[in-house]
Amino acid sequence: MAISSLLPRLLRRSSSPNLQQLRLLAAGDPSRSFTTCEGFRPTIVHKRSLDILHDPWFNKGTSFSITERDRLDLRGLLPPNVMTPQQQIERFMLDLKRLQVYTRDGRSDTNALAKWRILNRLHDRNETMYYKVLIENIGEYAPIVYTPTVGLVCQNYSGLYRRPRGMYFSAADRGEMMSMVYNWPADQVDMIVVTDGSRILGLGDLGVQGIGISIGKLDLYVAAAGINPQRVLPVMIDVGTNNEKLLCDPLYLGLQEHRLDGEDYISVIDEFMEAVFTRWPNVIVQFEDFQSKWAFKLLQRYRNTYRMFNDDVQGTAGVAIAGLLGAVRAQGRPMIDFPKQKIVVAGAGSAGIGVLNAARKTMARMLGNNESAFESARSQFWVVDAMGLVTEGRANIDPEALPFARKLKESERHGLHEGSSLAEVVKKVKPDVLLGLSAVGGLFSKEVLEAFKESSCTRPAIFAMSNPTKNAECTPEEAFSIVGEHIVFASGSPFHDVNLGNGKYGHCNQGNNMYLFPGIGLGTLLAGAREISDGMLQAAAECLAGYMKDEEVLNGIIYPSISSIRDITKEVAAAVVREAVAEDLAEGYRDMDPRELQKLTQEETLAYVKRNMWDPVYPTLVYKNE
Ligand SMILES: NC(=O)c1ccc[n+]([C@@H]2O[C@H](COP(=O)([O-])OP(=O)(O)OC[C@H]3O[C@@H](n4cnc5c(N)ncnc54)[C@H](O)[C@@H]3O)[C@@H](O)[C@H]2O)c1
Ligand SMILES: O=C(O)C[C@H](O)C(=O)O
Ligand SMILES: [Mg+2]
Repeated sequence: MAISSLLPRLLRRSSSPNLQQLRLLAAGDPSRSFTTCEGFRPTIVHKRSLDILHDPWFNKGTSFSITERDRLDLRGLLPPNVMTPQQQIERFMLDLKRLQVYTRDGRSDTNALAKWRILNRLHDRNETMYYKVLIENIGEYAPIVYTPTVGLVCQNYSGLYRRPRGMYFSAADRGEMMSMVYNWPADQVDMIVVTDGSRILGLGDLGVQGIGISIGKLDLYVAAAGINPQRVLPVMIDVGTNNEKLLCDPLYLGLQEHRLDGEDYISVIDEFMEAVFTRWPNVIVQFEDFQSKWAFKLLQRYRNTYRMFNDDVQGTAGVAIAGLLGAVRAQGRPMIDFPKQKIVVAGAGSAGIGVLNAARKTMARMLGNNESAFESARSQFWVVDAMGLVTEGRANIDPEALPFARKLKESERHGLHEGSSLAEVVKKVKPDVLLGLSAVGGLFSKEVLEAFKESSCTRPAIFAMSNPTKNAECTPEEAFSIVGEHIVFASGSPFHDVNLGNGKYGHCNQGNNMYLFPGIGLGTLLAGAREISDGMLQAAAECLAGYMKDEEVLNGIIYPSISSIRDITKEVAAAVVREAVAEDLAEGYRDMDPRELQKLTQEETLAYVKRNMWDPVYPTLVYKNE
């Protein structure tokens, strides 16, 4: 069928800004073509009939038009009434919302898992519609497909598993990965999120079940960054598990052997990296939820060779920096006062150390960016881990934590010693900020929060950043009621604002790396950056910090609301593109070459990013025999 005969139907359906282009085309303007607009370029498919209905990439369900039903041999395979995409969503939402009513009195966990199941089934049959539901209701469903429910999903993955999603590489596949990558059907992959399942959120080693976190992160890549869902690939590298329960669970889906370690482990990850970059040289790989023992080593090993980053180390650091700068502004002070903040960090793992390094560098830059500035910034931090206050007196200290170990004399001057408890440290240091990345739920106990009440700061800030919800170091209710209404509060998983009982609400910010990783990935992709530099990550963090207006920050709102995640992601991506260009790392993307990228103004960069974000719109399908 000629394309021009499809146009009237398309034009009726569309409210896109590219309508004018299509009208010109319909009127026979030969200088215009479909190829300028992804959403309207017909998609060539090599399958028909039930094969189309069973393919979530192409399926439109009841939305297939009559002409498409004819063209694709679908007549008689669908109920006769053609639905608009909006009607389809209304029908789906009715079902989803019905569940909410019926299970209102049930345990909220069960409710959330049931919602995840319904959404996942939609994803299995119609990806476009799934992402439309997610994007239009991101505030409601991010907590289902992402933190916190994704944690529960990973814990129960054996039972929830229906259709495979993503790829699995196991220790048993050594020597085969280079050919295995060709089993994936897409010739282009833009974004991979890979985990080895060794530290899923604050839930520990979940082995192969950790694939859920790669899937959840990529859902946000599509919803927030507009990465085309046909070009994302969740990956699980199964090198065994040290979770004894899983090792003897007869229904466990992964390798039932202890984790590989040392050179054996590295050789598996090396082989995986080589394989995916051989097939998709421009792919970006996000490392997610690797135990800290490997997170830093792998980051150092690959970051100058491949387009990769570690979200827990680098994404979290940027989000924390933006929040910490917001907390300074919330005190009515300029950001440049950040180096005066005293910060107690509970947790010195991949996330905690990532935040500490970035915060120290940010302070040093503000103090003159020299060695003495870097040295003096160190004294602003007090780090407490599972063994208490970290000092130079600790035997076998973790090399990553060593730069933040307090000198023994200095500690004694504050009445502290190696291993002092968190409550003691907070009592003696009277910090401006208490930041938790410990994975220990309730760590900011009544005693710790009472001690924090004595903070010398006019507006102290609490970041209870551990995930999922039950691992948060404290709840916002506890924080506002014990420390006071004047605090700034952020948590890694979403909580509701707190009714303070006097007509006022205590705002609960969500301090989660979801505000950065989608923009870091998208910006890197659209710049065609060779690697992901510290400068690009810094630009992303600064963009997030600057996103909030003064009046919001003064009201304790230091992070955007999840409903604006697509907008903030676009801004972050543009900042990353510009920094990549400035650092001469950009090699261009598709028909945008590096010289053209260089010429773009800030506004034009934003428009370039927006133009390249995928929207969940059904393309017209045209069948072609292979
Ligand atoms: N909000 C976010 O965006 C975000 C990002 C990354 C990680 N996280 C969360 O941070 C947590 C930690 O992640 P990680 O990768 O650093 O884990 P990790 O296992 O590498 O590190 C945990 C750290 O906490 C310390 N710790 C344990 N018990 C403690 C105690 N009682 N007091 C003080 N410290 C204690 C450990 O010694 C270790 O240093 C997880 O819950 C994860 O979900 C949140
Ligand atoms: O996954 C999240 O919600 C944030 C972070 O990456 C984490 O590991 O907790
Ligand atoms: Mg993570």
